[in-house]
Parts: sequence; C-alpha cells; structure tokens
Amino acid sequence: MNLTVLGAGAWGSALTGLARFNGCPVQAWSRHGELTLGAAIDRCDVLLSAISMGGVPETVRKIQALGLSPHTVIVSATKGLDAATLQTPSHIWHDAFPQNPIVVLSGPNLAKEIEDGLPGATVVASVQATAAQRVRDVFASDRFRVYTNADPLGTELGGTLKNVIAIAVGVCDGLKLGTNAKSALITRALPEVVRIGTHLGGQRDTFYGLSGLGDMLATCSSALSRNYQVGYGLAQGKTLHQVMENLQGTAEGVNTTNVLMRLAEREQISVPISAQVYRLLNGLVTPQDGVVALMDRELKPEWWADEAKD
Ligand SMILES: NC(=O)C1=CN([C@@H]2O[C@H](COP(=O)(O)OP(=O)(O)OC[C@H]3O[C@@H](n4cnc5c(N)ncnc54)[C@H](O)[C@@H]3O)[C@@H](O)[C@H]2O)C=CC1
Ligand SMILES: O=C(CO)COP(=O)(O)O
Repeated sequence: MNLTVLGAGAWGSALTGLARFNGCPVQAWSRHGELTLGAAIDRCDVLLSAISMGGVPETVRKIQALGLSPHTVIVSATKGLDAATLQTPSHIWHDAFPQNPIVVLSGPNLAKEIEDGLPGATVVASVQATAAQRVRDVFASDRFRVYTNADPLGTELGGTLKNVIAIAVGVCDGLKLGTNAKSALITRALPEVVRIGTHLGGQRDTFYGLSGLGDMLATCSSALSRNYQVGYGLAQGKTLHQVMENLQGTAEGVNTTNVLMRLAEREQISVPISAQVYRLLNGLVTPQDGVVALMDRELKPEWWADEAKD
C-alpha cells in the first residue's frame, strides 16, 4: 500500500514515521520540498493530509486540477474549521472528491511524544468501514493503537473543538488558578463540546471517546500543546501577536474559536467557555475578567434534561 503524506510539519512527520516503522512505502510532500504535488499523488493508495487548516482549501483545489484516482483513500488529519465556509476539513475533501473514500484520523496525539516512540492511541473514522480498516493497518503497531469508528464528523469535531478549550485551560494554568479550577473547567467544557458537536451532526458517544475527551485531556494537560501555550502566554500578559510569533507550529484553536463563534451564533448554540476564549483572543476581555465572567454566571443544576441548555 503506497502512502503519500501532505504536510511535513510536526504531525505529518510523526505520521510518516509511524507508517515507515510498519514498513509502508511513504512519499512525504511539502510545499517547500522538491517533490511536485503531481508526482506525490500519482499512484498513491492512501493520501493523508496533515496540512494546517489554512492550507487545506488551496491544496484541495490544486489536487482537483491535477486529478486523483477515485480509488485513493483520502485521510484528513487536520483539526480545524474553514474560515470561508465554516466547514470541517474532511467536508472540504469530500466536496471536491465525492467518489473517494474519506477517513478522519484524530486522537490524543501530541506529535512530539509519538516522535519520541512513546505509546499512544488514535481513531480512524469513516462511513466506509473497509477504508478505515485499511488506514488502521497502515499506522497500527505495538507503539500506536488504532481504533476504527463510524462517525467521522464527531471524531473530527472532538479534535477540533478541544483546541478552543486547551486555550482556556492554558489561561487557567497561566493565572495559577489551581487544580480545582482546571478540573472544573475541563469537566464543564465537555458538555459544551458535546452540545456543539451533536448539534452539528456528531454522535454523542464519540465525544466521550479517544478523539473527544481523550484528546481534550491530552491537549489540556500538556505544555507541548500549542493551543495550551497560547492561553498560557496570554495569561502572562503577552499579546496574541507576541505569543504567535514565538510559537513552534500551528495553534489551530485561534482560528477555530473565531469560526466557532460564527457557527454558534448562526445555529443559536450556547457556548459560554468558548465565548470567553473568543473575547480574550479578540482583545475584548482580560484573562482575569474572563474568569470572573464564567464564575459569575447564573447558578443552575449540573445537568439539564434538555442537553441543548447550558
Ligand atoms: N502537532 C501535533 O501534535 C498535532 C497536530 N494536528 C493537526 O495537524 C495539523 C498540522 O499541524 P502541525 O503539523 O503540528 O503544524 P505545523 O505548523 O508543524 O505544519 C503545518 C504544515 O502545513 C503546511 N501548510 C500550511 N499551509 C499550507 C499551504 N497553503 N499549502 C501547503 N501546505 C501548507 C506547512 O507547510 C506544514 O508542512 C493541524 O491541523 C493540527 O491541529 C493533529 C494532531 C497532532
Ligand atoms: O492535537 C493535538 C494533540 O492531539 C496537538 O495539540 P496542539 O495543536 O495544541 O499542539
């Protein structure tokens, strides 16, 4: 099985390493490399995109112009939302290549730990079970456990939405608010993610699995997370510009928060934690005042019978 990986950043490189560890022939394409996109996608059985969200629409358009075999399985490993269409990356791939099987790969996968050979697990999700199984077999090894799942949208949204929460948790730690506050924040963020994710079409159970809660725990508890680092830096009084300038790689949560707020307004979904992250990123609130705004919210039961309520 020939694999092509698009994007040679942290995640593309880690996934390339996992496939090579299994003896899978891999071509790695980067916009800065010598391999042309045409040569990279020629005769590949599996095409995996680990390009950051901002580059996905452009790369999809280029591949459309070049032409892709309808038998190629497309794997989207990007965690983001498109600012122009508000769509997920796998949706963009599917719109452009409706004949091709689409698989989402997402889970608690800090690239650095995978590069270091530490054990981990992920999810490959597709409405076509055989496509998910083929992708599973490319990456699964005794150091990387790969689970299949039939809910690509829920899998993708879990990995995308937790980046917003990781910014909030970075703020919490940067302000040294303690373990109680951090636990409360992550726990209350979960129903928020479930509310958004199920409204947009993901299945509830998926958000409690590896690609939802699992990824939220990984990203919210590690200083390796770029999104966590964004929140942490803002809490230390840095501007967003200063934080982004010093960041190694992409923090998708910044763009995702802005897109999410447009989606939440359009769909009338209540997103109190994400709304404070949005206000912070856009200079409308200080980190301290964002905390006060969340703590001062109206008191309520922990669970409503109607999950759409916050
Ligand atoms: N780093 C990690 O631990 C993980 C990252 N991800 C996700 O994978 C995606 C990529 O993340 P990283 O590799 O960490 O980011 P990165 O910043 O290290 O690499 C991004 C890659 O996208 C490419 N790219 C950006 N714009 C492009 C364009 N217009 N055309 C072609 N290529 C373009 C860059 O050249 C680079 O190869 C993100 O959506 C991220 O959320 C998912 C799981 C783990
Ligand atoms: O998605 C990730 C871990 O699963 C990586 O998180 P960051 O993009 O915040 O580094």
